[in-house]
Amino acid sequence: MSDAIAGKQASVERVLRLGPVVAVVVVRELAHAVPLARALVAGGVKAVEVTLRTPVALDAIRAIAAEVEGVALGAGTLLAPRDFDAALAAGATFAVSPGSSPLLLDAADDSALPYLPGAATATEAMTLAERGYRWQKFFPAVPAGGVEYLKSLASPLPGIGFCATGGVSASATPAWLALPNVVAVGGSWLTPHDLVAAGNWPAIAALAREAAALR
Ligand SMILES: O=C[C@H](O)COP(=O)(O)O
Ligand SMILES: CC(=O)C(=O)O
Repeated sequence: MSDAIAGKQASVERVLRLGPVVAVVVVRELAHAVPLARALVAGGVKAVEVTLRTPVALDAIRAIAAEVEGVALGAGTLLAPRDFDAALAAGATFAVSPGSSPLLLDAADDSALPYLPGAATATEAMTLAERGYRWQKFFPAVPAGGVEYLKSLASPLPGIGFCATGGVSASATPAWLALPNVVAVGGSWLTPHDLVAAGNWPAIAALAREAAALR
């Protein structure tokens, strides 16, 4: 593994150890970005991944990076090599994607952004490990096989730690966190669309508080 990847992976590990849950966020209106991130941080969730799934996502990252203290701000849903430069320029401090591809991994090698790539099978996880990725996102966690599936990878692939994401809920989080190869989970349940649309930041802070206390 190159020293550069090892250093970036150490940064990924630090992000995943900030708390039990990474908030995965879809920002549809730019005006929601800052109060949403502030509500998550106020509730104790310090790792926030803004997915590049909406036209305002990069501006949302820019606004949060400029205005919100105490947040580890990631860009999610990176699908193309150019997304690394765009996410870094906007102020993201880590990058996430649902899977990976040779082109994305080459772009990650060339980028300063720490990268959390997705894997859903033993082969994908092993292929990423060959390129230096000890920290990976298990996605989509529940449809891909759930807790039992990931548990069965722990013994044969002891060097890989996962952030389980995709279909994970607050009530299921303790079972994921109990696995030896899970360091955190990710989820969008902290930011339901109706609460965001209504600007109900206290309710989102309460969901974040509940998530931050999960063990
Ligand atoms: O990171 C990806 C997902 O969109 C989060 O999954 P979820 O909405 O099932 O929590
Ligand atoms: C699903 C996922 O990993 C992402 O949107 O980044």
